[in-house]
Amino acid sequence: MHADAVTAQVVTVDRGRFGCLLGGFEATGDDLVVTAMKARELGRTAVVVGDRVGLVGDVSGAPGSLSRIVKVEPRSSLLRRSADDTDVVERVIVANADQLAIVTALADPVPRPRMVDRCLVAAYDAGLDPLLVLTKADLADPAEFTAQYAALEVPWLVSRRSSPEAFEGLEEIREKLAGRVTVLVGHSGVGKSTLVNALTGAERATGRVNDVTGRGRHTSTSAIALRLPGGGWVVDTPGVRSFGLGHVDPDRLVHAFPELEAGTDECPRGCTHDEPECGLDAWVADGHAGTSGAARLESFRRLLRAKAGQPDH
Ligand SMILES: Nc1nc2c(ncn2[C@@H]2O[C@H](COP(=O)(O)OP(=O)(O)OP(=O)(O)O)[C@@H](O)[C@H]2O)c(=O)[nH]1
Ligand SMILES: [Zn+2]
Repeated sequence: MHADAVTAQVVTVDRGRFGCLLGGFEATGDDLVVTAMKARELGRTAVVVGDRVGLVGDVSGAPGSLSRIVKVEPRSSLLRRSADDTDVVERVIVANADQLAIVTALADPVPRPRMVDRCLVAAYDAGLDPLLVLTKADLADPAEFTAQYAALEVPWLVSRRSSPEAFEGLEEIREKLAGRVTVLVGHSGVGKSTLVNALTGAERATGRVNDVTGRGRHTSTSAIALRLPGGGWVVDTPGVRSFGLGHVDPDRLVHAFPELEAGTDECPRGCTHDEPECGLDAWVADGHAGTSGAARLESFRRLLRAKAGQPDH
C-alpha cells in the first residue's frame, strides 16, 4: 500500500495542516516544505513535529497545493506532556528528537529549580538527553545554580549578553547542538526566542525554512523545527507553557533523580518515597546525594504529591 509514498519530516503543525520537509531533516540542498493533511486512514494517530511521514498526492509544494500523510514511521523518541499532573491523557509534542535543552535564566526571571526538575523528568521519560542552557550570565554568576545540579551530571552551558547585539557562549551551544535534533523548552522571559534567533539567524537571513514556516504566523503552534546553519535542528516550543507529568508512572519518576535512586535500596518494600519509613531521608542526610540532596528530595516529593493530586505541605 502506498509504495509510492514520498518520505518527508514534519516541521510545523498548524490547525490540521502539516508542513513537511521533503527528504527529512537529513536532506541537503534546497529545502522544499510541502503542506499536507492527514489521510483519513490514519484515524486518530497523532502527527507531530519531527515525525517521519510518507506523503502521496501533490508534493509539488506549489502555492495552494495539498498532499496527504498516509504513513507515520516508528519514532525513536517521543516528548510528551499531560494537561496537568493528575491527567493521565498525554499529548505528544515532538517526535524523533535526541536532546532536550532546558533554557533557564540565571536572573530576571530567577531560576526555578522545580521547573527544571520537571523538565528533567520529561526528558528522561521521552528518552532524550537533557542539557541545561543557562542564559543571562551577565546578570548573575552561574556557580550557585550549577552547584544544585552537580551531583546529577547533567551537562550545562552558559550564554551571556556582552553588548546589545552580541552573546558569548553561543559557540559552545552550537557545538553541543550540531548534528542533533534538540528541543528547546523554557519559561517566558528566559531568553529562549533570543537564543533561537541567534542560533538560526544566518539561516533566517537567507530565508529558507523560516520563509516557508513563517514563525510569526504560528503563535498558536506548540512546536516548530528550524534548521541550524552548522547542521542539526532545533525545535522551538513557543506554545508549551507547562509540563504536566500525569502520564509518567510514579515508579519511574525516581529515574530522573539518579543521585537519589541508588538510595531507594534502603526503602521498605513498596515504599512511596513520601512516608516516614522512606530510606531517602537518611541517604540524603548521610551526604550520598551531594550538597543539594535535600532540595532535590523535596522537589522529588513535590512531584509525587502533584501527581497524586495532593496539595504541597
Ligand atoms: N541581560 C540579558 N538579557 C537577555 C539575555 N538574553 C535575552 N535577554 C533579554 O530577556 C528578555 C526576554 O527574552 P526573550 O528571548 O523574549 O525570552 P523568551 O524566553 O523567548 O520569552 P517569551 O518570548 O515570553 O517566550 C528580552 O528583553 C531579551 O533582550 C542575556 O543573555 N542577558
Ligand atoms: Zn522510599
